[in-house]
Amino acid sequence: MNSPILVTGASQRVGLALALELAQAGHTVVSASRSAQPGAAHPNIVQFQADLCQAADRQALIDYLHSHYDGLRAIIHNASLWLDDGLDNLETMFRLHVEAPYHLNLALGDLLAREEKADIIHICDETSSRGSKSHIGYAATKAALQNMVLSFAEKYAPKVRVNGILPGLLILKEGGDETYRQQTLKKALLEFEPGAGPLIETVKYLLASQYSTGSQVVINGGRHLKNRMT
Ligand SMILES: NC(=O)C1=CN([C@@H]2O[C@H](COP(=O)(O)OP(=O)(O)OC[C@H]3O[C@@H](n4cnc5c(N)ncnc54)[C@H](OP(=O)(O)O)[C@@H]3O)[C@@H](O)[C@H]2O)C=CC1
Ligand SMILES: Nc1nc2c(c(=O)[nH]1)N=C([C@H](O)[C@@H](O)CO)CN2
Repeated sequence: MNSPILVTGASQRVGLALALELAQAGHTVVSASRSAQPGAAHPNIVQFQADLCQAADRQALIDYLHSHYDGLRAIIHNASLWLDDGLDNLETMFRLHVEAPYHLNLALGDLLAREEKADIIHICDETSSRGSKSHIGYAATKAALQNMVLSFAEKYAPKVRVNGILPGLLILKEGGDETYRQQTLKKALLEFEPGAGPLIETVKYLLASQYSTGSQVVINGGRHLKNRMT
């Protein structure tokens, strides 16, 4: 049974690269994002347009998966918005980073449980364990996403494994200035912009792993060791 992998937020950048990599490896991928995904044109990728901040759109995705598939190999919660602080932005990020994964995990648990092995992967952020003075709401909602790894890992064991990936820098925003770029690169011991690769490698590891659940995999270039007050 070639049960699909649901990847949320696969219309661009990291999510798109991940969806294409999984599709090229032979997986069926259901890719859910708000916008059309011209870059995700692949015979193994089914594009589903949904605003995951909206419960009705999430329910339509849930209904689609139940009516078209007998199982679900994995859910990768990648959809995200890196928004500045403010009450409206906090609510939006809560809906996307917390409410959507919570709703989808609960509603799709039955499809996951039909698999010999299934996985849920939450794409968090290394700031979720250390905070961020410039993105308080983003870090807080990603921390909630990280916390849910623990709860769902316990709830769905042993057939469904639930793990978190905590990236540092992956891909800088397009159009940033060189000063910001250099400042950002110097925050880690490994001073380069890695791209989607580290996240894709980690997803592949977790999908193949037989003994990982409730784990948090940090991929941050050693940022936590830079400029320590030693
Ligand atoms: N880039 C980096 O350096 C880092 C990234 N991360 C995390 O890695 C993941 C990928 O990062 P990156 O590729 O940069 O993310 P982007 O911000 O570039 O893309 C996020 C994706 O989420 C989708 N999305 C946004 N809002 C919604 C919504 N309401 N409903 C459905 N989909 C939505 C977007 O598609 P659309 O707009 O079409 O809906 C897009 O495909 C994210 O979870 C991010 O937080 C963590 C640390 C560093
Ligand atoms: N959804 C997103 N989350 C994050 C992004 C992004 O572009 N979209 N970017 C970052 C930064 O690269 C940060 O890691 C370094 O400045 C963090 N999260």
